[in-house]
Amino acid sequence: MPCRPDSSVCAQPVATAQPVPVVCAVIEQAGRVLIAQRPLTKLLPLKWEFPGGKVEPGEDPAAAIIREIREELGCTVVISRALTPFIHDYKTVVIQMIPFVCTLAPGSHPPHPHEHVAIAWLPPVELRAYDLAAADWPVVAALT
Ligand SMILES: Nc1nc2c([nH]c(=O)n2[C@@H]2O[C@H](COP(=O)(O)OP(=O)(O)OP(=O)(O)O)[C@@H](O)[C@H]2O)c(=O)[nH]1
Repeated sequence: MPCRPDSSVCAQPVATAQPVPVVCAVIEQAGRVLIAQRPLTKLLPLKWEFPGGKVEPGEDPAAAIIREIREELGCTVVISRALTPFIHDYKTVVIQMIPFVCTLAPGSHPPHPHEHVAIAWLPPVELRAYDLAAADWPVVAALT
């Protein structure tokens, strides 16, 4: 029902955008974790992040992280555990971060950045020195 022009209160439901589900992988190896630097041409240019990406419609998040890591780094990961998902509001977009702690699968190719500018393997305490995407700090907090 449309609002009356003289009504100060509109009872119409306000359409709120659903958060965009985004999976990311904390890949662990020998006490270090992998982060990757985003390309200049995408959102959050040159920010460091845990590799991953958007979950496709109908896709299981666990399948999504394995697909994204294969696409972005050319390697295969095995999920060790899921961290608690959370919402981050960038104002221009609201995302649901769905983090997984992973290891490289036995026999996997080593990770190689196909889309990122660079990758780095760091002890978790050193993550704080990097210019990470804002949504990644709760993930760092869950690790350290
Ligand atoms: N992959 C990933 N995305 C993150 C992280 N932190 C964070 O804020 N994001 C945001 O989540 C969204 C994921 O987008 P993306 O560009 O990586 O996704 P995608 O690989 O599916 O890209 P595409 O849409 O270009 O195909 C972006 O808005 C990105 O800035 C993170 O740690 N990993």
